[in-house]
Amino acid sequence: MASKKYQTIVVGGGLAGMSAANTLHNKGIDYKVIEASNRSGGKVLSDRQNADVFFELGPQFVNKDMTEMARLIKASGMEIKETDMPENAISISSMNQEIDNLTDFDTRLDDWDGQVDERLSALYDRFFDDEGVKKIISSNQAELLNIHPDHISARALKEVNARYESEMSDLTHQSSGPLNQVISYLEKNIAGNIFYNEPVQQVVETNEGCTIITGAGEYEAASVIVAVPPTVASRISYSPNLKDQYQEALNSYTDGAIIKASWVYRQPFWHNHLVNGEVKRIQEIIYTDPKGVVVMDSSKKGEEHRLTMFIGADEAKKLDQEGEEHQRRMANQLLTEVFGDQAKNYEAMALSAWVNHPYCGGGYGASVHIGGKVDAAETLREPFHQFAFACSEIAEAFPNFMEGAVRSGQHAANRIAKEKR
Ligand SMILES: Cc1cc2nc3c(=O)[nH]c(=O)nc-3n(C[C@H](O)[C@H](O)[C@H](O)COP(=O)(O)OP(=O)(O)OC[C@H]3O[C@@H](n4cnc5c(N)ncnc54)[C@H](O)[C@@H]3O)c2cc1C
Repeated sequence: MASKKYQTIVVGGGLAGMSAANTLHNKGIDYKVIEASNRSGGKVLSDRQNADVFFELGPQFVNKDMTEMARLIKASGMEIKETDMPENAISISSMNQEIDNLTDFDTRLDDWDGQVDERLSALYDRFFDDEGVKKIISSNQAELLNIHPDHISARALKEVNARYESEMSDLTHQSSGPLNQVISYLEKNIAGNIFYNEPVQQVVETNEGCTIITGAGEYEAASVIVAVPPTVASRISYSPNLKDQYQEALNSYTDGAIIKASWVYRQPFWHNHLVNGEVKRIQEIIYTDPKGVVVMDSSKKGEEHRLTMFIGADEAKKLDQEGEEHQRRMANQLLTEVFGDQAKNYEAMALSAWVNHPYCGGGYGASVHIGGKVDAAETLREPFHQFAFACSEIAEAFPNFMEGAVRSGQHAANRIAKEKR
């Protein structure tokens, strides 16, 4: 069933796809978005539990250098609010010991020459003598990357870190309202141009452009932007010329895995916590057993008190087998281990698992595995004829963040518009 020919088809309605579509819309280019699921937003997913409380089940934090996200939050009728992170607040381990060397790893990775690629875990052994420090750093990185450090290419991580164009932590600000509103704003501009529930299975480049095949039918377009994460894109089938160009780069990625739990409390008991006999305010807890678990104070200044736990990598994969009830119990148990029974008195809680998601991949995003192409993002960023990829992972700036997804979508749309037949 061949249907109408469009100028551009965007595959995927996450932030990258929606930003690409809005850019095409503003340029007056005829386009359609084809989305696999029944909603747009991809990993952006807000959960409003009642009139006062909402949770972000996916992304939450931005900083002021993430200018496109800041612009979208404002355009959606919200503002950027500061996260409550006073200078005197400290990081502790789950053994209740203060930690102050968390940024050491990033500094050493920056200084590392990276001539020969290595597994990330090999660098911990080289950079740190102290077994305790090594455990903390490797647990923290397992949360940040959502992937066991044995599987990660250290050179590729160094390259990804270099694309984080900010001196500021990514945690400094948040949107005043649910990020779903950003998606609604992007949707409003392109109303009627999104087809839902149509996973794209195949993209074939022809002399006239591209044929896009879904379970429901075929679309013809002069150009295509595939705006899905690289691991998910690797499961779409491509004509031989596109395969030659991109398959090795797509196969260079491996998915993360993350479970996110958030709690709202009436009393911020972590503001007065005893560490070695002294009362301290806790900003962050890093667990070493299980590895890859981090809790942070995610409250916005002047608003209700919140804690958020991220359970990453192997532990997330293990818990994903168990179902949500068990995951909630485990998250509550881990918090109680540090703060005691007061952690049980929460007013609201939300939990979400991003593990092996059929359309969003897993974790915050995908990373280049050991043995993968270190420059895979560069390959995927470069359009081929009238075909382009977009997704956060390959963004020139802020990869694996919402900002990267938005900029990557805009970049792909601008390149396709420039090379329009
Ligand atoms: C728990 C969690 C916390 C995070 N925290 C933060 C944070 O605090 N700050 C931050 O900036 N970022 C954060 N991130 C990362 C951020 O969410 C992502 O970088 C960003 O949303 C990725 O957008 P994307 O459009 O590239 O991909 P996605 O959001 O994965 O969108 C891909 C879209 O393509 C669709 N699709 C897939 N396959 C097909 C197909 N075959 N056919 C048609 N459609 C298809 C999917 O359904 C989806 O809509 C977090 C992520 C998670 C999961």
